[in-house]
Amino acid sequence: MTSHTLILDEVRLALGGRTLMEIDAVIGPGEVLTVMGPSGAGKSTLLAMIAGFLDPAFEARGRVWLGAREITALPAETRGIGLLFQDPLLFPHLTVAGNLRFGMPRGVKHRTARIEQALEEVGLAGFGPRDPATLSGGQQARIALLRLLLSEPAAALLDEPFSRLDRQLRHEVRQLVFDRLRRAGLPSLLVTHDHEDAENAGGPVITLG
Ligand SMILES: Nc1ncnc2c1ncn2[C@@H]1O[C@H](COP(=O)(O)OP(=O)(O)OP(=O)(O)O)[C@@H](O)[C@H]1O
Repeated sequence: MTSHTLILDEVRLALGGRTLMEIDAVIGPGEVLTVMGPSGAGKSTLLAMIAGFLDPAFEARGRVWLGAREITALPAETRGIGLLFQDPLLFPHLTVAGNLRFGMPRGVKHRTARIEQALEEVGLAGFGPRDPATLSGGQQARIALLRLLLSEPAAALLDEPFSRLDRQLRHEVRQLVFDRLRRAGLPSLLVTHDHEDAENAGGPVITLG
């Protein structure tokens, strides 16, 4: 998909009539918006709303746009949103290559070559046939990033994606993730508790009350 601007137009999330959060934001192609805030502020809920799997217990107002396309009410699988979580969530029954092939859009040519090239670019040449369980945490995080990129989303949502990694690895993976999201021109929304994540993201920061 081509990259666009992700627009959160007066989004408001409530639970049992109590407002959890209100947000109004425009995230340009290649920009990372960081949302920080205390536990329970509704950060993960916001990502679920944008991605299309909000629990019906919540009340949601406002609209979400990807460029000129309103996605607020579309089924999750048609929204063109890529996700990265704390857990890399690799499919354990597939090889590394199988995980990367999984999300690739129909009609993409030279899949095997593209997968091999993607692995090489992150220093994991030849890892295609490996069982994901045999990979280190940092290697799994890289595969989760590649799976997102190869699925060619129009925007990316990141929910504490580095919090399981130790300090050194966190630094490396973070640079790689932000660099690749920027190069792919994706508007991205990062949710984190970590000020270094926010600084390294290099974009605007919204702190929830
Ligand atoms: N399915 C649900 N049904 C009812 N309440 C929920 C549900 N999921 C989450 N909540 C509540 O909604 C609020 C927001 O939760 P959410 O996970 O979005 O917060 P968060 O800001 O991401 O927190 P954290 O930083 O701890 O991940 C919390 O008070 C939580 O207990």
